Amino acid sequence: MIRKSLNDAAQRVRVDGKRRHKSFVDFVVVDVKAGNGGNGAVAFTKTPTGLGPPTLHTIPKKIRAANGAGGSGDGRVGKRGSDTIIQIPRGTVVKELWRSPPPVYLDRQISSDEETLTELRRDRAWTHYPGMEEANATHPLFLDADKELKRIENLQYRRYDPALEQEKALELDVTDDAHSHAQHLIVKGGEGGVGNPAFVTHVHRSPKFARRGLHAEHVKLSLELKLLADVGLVGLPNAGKSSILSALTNSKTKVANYAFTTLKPEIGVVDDGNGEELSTTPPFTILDNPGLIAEAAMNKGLGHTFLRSVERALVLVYVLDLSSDSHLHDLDTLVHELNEYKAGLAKAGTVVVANKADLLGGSEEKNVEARERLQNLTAHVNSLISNHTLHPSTTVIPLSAKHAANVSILTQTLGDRVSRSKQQQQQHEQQEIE
Ligand SMILES: Nc1nc2c(ncn2[C@@H]2O[C@H](COP(=O)(O)OP(=O)(O)OP(=O)(O)O)[C@@H](O)[C@H]2O)c(=O)[nH]1
Ligand SMILES: [Mg+2]
Repeated sequence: MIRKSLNDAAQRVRVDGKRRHKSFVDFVVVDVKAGNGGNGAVAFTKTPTGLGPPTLHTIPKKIRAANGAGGSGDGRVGKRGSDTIIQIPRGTVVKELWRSPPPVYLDRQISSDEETLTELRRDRAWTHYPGMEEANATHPLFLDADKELKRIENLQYRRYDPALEQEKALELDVTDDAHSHAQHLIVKGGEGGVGNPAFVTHVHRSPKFARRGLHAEHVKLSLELKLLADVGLVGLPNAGKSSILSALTNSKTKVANYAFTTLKPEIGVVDDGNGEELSTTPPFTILDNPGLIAEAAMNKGLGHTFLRSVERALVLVYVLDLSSDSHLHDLDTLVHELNEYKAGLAKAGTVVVANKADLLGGSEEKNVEARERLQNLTAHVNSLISNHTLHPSTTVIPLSAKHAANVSILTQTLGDRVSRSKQQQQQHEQQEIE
């Protein structure tokens, strides 16, 4: 009996583990098609916040807007296709991988002869009353309507053809809370067909032709979820980033772990008062990253994978190993890599942590060396500030993550920076609304 319940529990843990693993998806490719001939469009909107950790696992791989319905006699217009709206989580970046060519583009791949193109277009787009096709082909009313269609298709061609004024590939970054209700049109529905009554004029009371619905857009998109944390730690491997995360989030604080098979980023919540009144700074999230190495911006090692998340942090922290002889050079490497990845990104770092300071203690001689190193580091940081590489508010904080020394100063500083940054963001958004 006991064994059975233990087995059941073990089974539950395994199933839960799988489920949890499955429910976190940070990259998907989706196929999106608008409705044919009746305007059904597809739009993306942001998932309301507060619905648990973001994941893309609920996004369908195939998204289809409803097709419109055909019109009928007595001048009745066909039913409009309904729009499809998909919610995607905050932090999602949408990129277009492929877009379907408009039919006119495919026609021109077959032939460049105007007569053939006209024939292809007319076969594709027009329906004629039985036996009227030949007569229509010379009828001024039909010729005018066909000319207008040709004009529309030429525009579609220009927008699609890379050699001409091709439309920019779709790219969407759903980060902003301010635009939480905004909808982003992904694919437009094909314009509905046009029945013959639409072509009636005073002279021609009964046109003998109708236009079919126009081509609906079809795209393949990648959806990628970037991790969003208030603070991002950057440093060379072994500098002590994970130790800092655990020192900041361990004893007095809650830690939220999200384990992934590919990236294994860790997000912790720093909450120095456990959410109670003692707390001097509001809680904030901190992201531990893999080590950054020279040429990471060239996508070496884990290169871009985590720099994408680093890009999102409100405050960046440079973590240096002060006991290493190369710590000044290490800072230059980090700054260089961040700027290589995205110009100006290094300026988002406003705190330089001189970690492992404990290794430079214990004797008077070592204390002197520690002070010297700190002075030199501060001077180096100041020179990077004066040549506009680092933010003017950048400060150096000596720390021992291992022995939890100076941790409260770091927590306080980061809390202040995050609050300030959030305030600035709010002001900015307020200004945008006004
Ligand atoms: N003496 C001392 N050792 C430290 C300190 N912080 C970290 N270490 C040690 O340095 C080593 C690397 O620490 P981690 O926190 O794993 O470093 P990391 O930057 O996360 O390393 P990667 O994940 O490889 O990039 C470990 O052995 C830590 O115990 C410190 O303040 N003092
Ligand atoms: Mg680590």
